[in-house]
Amino acid sequence: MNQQKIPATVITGFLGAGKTTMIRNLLTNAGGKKIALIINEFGDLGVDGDVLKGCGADNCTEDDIIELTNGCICCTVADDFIPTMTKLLEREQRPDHIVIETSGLALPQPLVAAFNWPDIRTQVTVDGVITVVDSAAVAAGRFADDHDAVDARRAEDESLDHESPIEELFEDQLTCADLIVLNKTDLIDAAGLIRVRDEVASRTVRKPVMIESRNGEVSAGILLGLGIGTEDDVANRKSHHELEHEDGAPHDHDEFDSFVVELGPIADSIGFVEALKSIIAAHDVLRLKGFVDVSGKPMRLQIQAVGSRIDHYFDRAWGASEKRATRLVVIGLHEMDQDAVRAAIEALA
Ligand SMILES: Nc1nc2c(ncn2[C@@H]2O[C@H](COP(=O)(O)OP(=O)(O)OP(=O)(O)O)[C@@H](O)[C@H]2O)c(=O)[nH]1
Repeated sequence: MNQQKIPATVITGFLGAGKTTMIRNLLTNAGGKKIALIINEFGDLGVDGDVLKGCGADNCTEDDIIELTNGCICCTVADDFIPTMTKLLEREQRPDHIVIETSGLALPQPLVAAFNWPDIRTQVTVDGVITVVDSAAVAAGRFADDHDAVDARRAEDESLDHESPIEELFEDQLTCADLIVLNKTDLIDAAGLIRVRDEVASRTVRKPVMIESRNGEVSAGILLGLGIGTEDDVANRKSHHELEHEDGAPHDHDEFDSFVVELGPIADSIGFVEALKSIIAAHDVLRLKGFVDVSGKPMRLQIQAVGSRIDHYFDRAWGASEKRATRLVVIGLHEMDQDAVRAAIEALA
């Protein structure tokens, strides 16, 4: 095949760090580059795909946005990612650049390693791995776990071979980065930002470049065209899991759970959002997002909660043939009391 390899950028980062927001921005300032987007989300509600399809960029049409919904991309590489890439590469009109948004819970390492599969390696190269960081969450200590508590849990249950799953995942995503974007800098002050930089630097032995952003506003010229060829270096970026299980024991996401709550129309949207805030705090929900059918309003209300912070805005009108509904995806640690969270949300309708 006499074609240049297509560059592919992998965008990773913990739940709610701002990956979709950054990609939305990227699509609008990527110049004439035709971009194909592969999106993977944890939870059965395609919120990210919906948000990105709604941005109407000519260089990335709805057809160019592919959602992988069969679980976290790092665990479904062979069944999901490789066939998707193969199909994409068979298209008559090949993209200039491929952007892959991993789920917030994915380990980027297995995905990068997949670029060494024979059929893929000859046609595509990893331009770079970009890890988006929620600076406010780092500043609030979200990823710095109470090691005594973790040790106590491990003492009770010897089968626990992990440190805190959130902390570990955060480090794995940093370890794989070629570029780290410290996002949400609007939510912290200058001194906080210095501490965040120090903490992020201390979590990875490699020293990738760090840049700062608000609302994922980083120019396409910085994000695309890193030219790293990360697949050649994946052996130097092993995740905790790979280091602990050199024998290839399968990785899973048992520590996290997600479920969808469906409700009818909501009369008092402000009261609803306030009540969600209390439920999130009471049950330590990590991420909640979706759309609300507000009674009497022609527009759809989008909800985006990351930890205790909740954003909500009317994002677009409901379509004429679209079924109006309130649908929210909730993500938390496995020990989150799903039944209680579901019941509390359902009681709000
Ligand atoms: N204040 C502030 N909010 C931001 C910033 N970037 C993103 N957000 C908000 O953070 C929330 C989550 O952003 P997303 O872009 O959906 O995050 P994500 O990483 O794609 O989330 P998952 O795919 O669920 O892991 C949304 O409400 C965004 O509007 C920022 O720089 N500052």
